Amino acid sequence: MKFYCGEDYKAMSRIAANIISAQIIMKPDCVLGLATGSSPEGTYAQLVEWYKKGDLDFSQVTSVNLDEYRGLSGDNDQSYRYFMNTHLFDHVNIDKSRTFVPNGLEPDSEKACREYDAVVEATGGVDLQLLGIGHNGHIGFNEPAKEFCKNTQCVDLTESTIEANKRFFEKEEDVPRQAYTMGIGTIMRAKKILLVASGEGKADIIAKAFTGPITPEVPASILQLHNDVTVVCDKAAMSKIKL
Ligand SMILES: N[C@@H]1[C@@H](O)[C@H](O)[C@@H](COP(=O)(O)O)O[C@@H]1O
Repeated sequence: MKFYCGEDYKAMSRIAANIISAQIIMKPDCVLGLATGSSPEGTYAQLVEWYKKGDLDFSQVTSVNLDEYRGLSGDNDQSYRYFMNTHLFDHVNIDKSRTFVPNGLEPDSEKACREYDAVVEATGGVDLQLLGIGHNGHIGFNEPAKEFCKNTQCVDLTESTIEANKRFFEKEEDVPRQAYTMGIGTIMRAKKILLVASGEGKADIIAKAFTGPITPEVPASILQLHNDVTVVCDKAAMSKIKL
């Protein structure tokens, strides 16, 4: 596992964007696993900036996103499809028909999950998976549980996740209570994993996930078993880790 520490959020975002750029340059038709949340926002902004300067080409890239709220359509401004369009896809030359996000509008959760597994499988596998991390160690929307879930699943969001994500919604009642998320098994099958975290609020969970015991109660801890993980933090998020 490699750790990189940027001075601040901007520096952390530049490091992460450099790693993604290197992936695209070395394999122009790569499959990127993408994430939402405030952690990767700066990374996407940096990628867009470099694309606009002519330094990056997304024309052959395929993307699969980690998760989507159940019940939200892609044009709902809180959906993860909307987030990806507005933060990245609308600003670069990616072919949108090759950008995939779970179908939040599919009411049959079993169908939504199996269809998304098939989508990920059809890409041939994720080359580089970008991840954020929740305060409780969730990755995607894989919340703390009794066991690691292999494939795409429909999850009930925990109170702490609802609490953390309510800042994006007008009222707490508007936060969806369920989401479709790629499973831990799928995340672990990515060839490379890049996890980004910033701010003091993430310091405890970064230390716990990467130096604590591997347990489904801290879903990100399983990343300790992956052979190509890069963790990019700012100073504050890295402050409690003793390597
Ligand atoms: N489903 C997403 C995760 O993929 C993300 O990692 C997490 C942390 O978000 P943030 O980066 O905003 O702290 O939030 C959400 O729950």
